[in-house]
Amino acid sequence: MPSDSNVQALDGREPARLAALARYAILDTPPEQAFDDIARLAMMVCGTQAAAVALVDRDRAWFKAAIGVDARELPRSQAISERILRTRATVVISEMLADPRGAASPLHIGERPVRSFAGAPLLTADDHVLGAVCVADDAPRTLSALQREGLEVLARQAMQLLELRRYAMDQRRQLDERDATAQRVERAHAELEAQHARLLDTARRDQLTGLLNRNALAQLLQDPDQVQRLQSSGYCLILIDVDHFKQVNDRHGHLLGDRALRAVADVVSASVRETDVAVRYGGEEFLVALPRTDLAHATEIAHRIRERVEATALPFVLTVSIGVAPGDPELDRPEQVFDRADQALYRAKASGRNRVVVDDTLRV
Ligand SMILES: Nc1nc2c(ncn2[C@@H]2O[C@H](COP(=O)(O)OP(=O)(O)OP(=O)(O)O)[C@@H](O)[C@H]2O)c(=O)[nH]1
Repeated sequence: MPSDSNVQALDGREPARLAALARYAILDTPPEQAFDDIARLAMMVCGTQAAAVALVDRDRAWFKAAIGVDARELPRSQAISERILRTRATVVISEMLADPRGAASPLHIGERPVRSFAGAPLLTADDHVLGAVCVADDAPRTLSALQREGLEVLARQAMQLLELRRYAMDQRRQLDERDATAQRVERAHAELEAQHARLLDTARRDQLTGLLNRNALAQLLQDPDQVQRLQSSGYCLILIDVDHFKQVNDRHGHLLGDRALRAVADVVSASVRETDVAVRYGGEEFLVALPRTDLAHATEIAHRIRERVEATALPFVLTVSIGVAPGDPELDRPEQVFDRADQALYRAKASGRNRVVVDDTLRV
């Protein structure tokens, strides 16, 4: 059963008042100097022994600041500030013993019960009473007009403090939300970039072998920086063509043919450096560009590729023919180097396959 005073407080506006109080998020927060100062000033202004800044919750009056009294909260049924909620005005009780409701207050100042009380309402802009700035004494006393006005000024100041505190909290929350949103946007952006990079990479890669495809090579050759990087300090091109691959397909089937192509691509990848560019150039044809590499070294790599392909564990022997050509950015255009590597490859095919032929064209 709600108490008598609660019944009176539980009027139509009570849910809205409690909602207003909740918006300040003040209940059960630790003491704060600014509210302690208000209580101390109230005590000084009114010349009393005790003071409090009280907020009236659903079932209790809770003290944000309390000086000189022995409790941090009271059941709402026993709180004098309850009366301020109903009157919405300053309440002064000069002698509690002469006041039936006040006499029930369990508050003590030291050993002695509270005998006099005054409280000014904490009034919100939308006219809700959240609680009161109160003073109390263990002797009967009344307030002068000036003291009463001082208490009311302090109640307005306490309300300002509550507003400022709420504003600061709102600002903090908005900042936190903004930070969280910025982080979400950043994460989404990074994910999009990663997706974009994955898509680009997929578009640049040959599906079967994972090597760069011919489109990627064409793009690369349109990028002056990349061309510059590939050509700098001399480079070599290696062209690799699988021998009698039509027969492989015809005899062993297309699936095994695919497996053979993947095996060649794996050998090529494993034989070159990260900085080299390995491309599946045609169906069973591969191109490797080796920047900063002399012909002797490129030829060595070509032989290694040829040997490793031949040694690959497949149900048949797989071989490749290879043409190697050096490029000098001062003397050759890239197409010329390619042509010479192609000629060398042609000679490797024509002279029996499964071999490396090095371009020996004299350049002037
Ligand atoms: N399994 C498979 N076969 C392919 C693929 N791309 C091209 N080929 C086959 O590769 C074969 C190439 O045959 P050719 O160009 O006649 O050359 P070759 O049989 O290797 O003969 P030489 O190059 O003269 O030694 C064709 O049968 C194509 O169908 C592929 O992705 N998978």
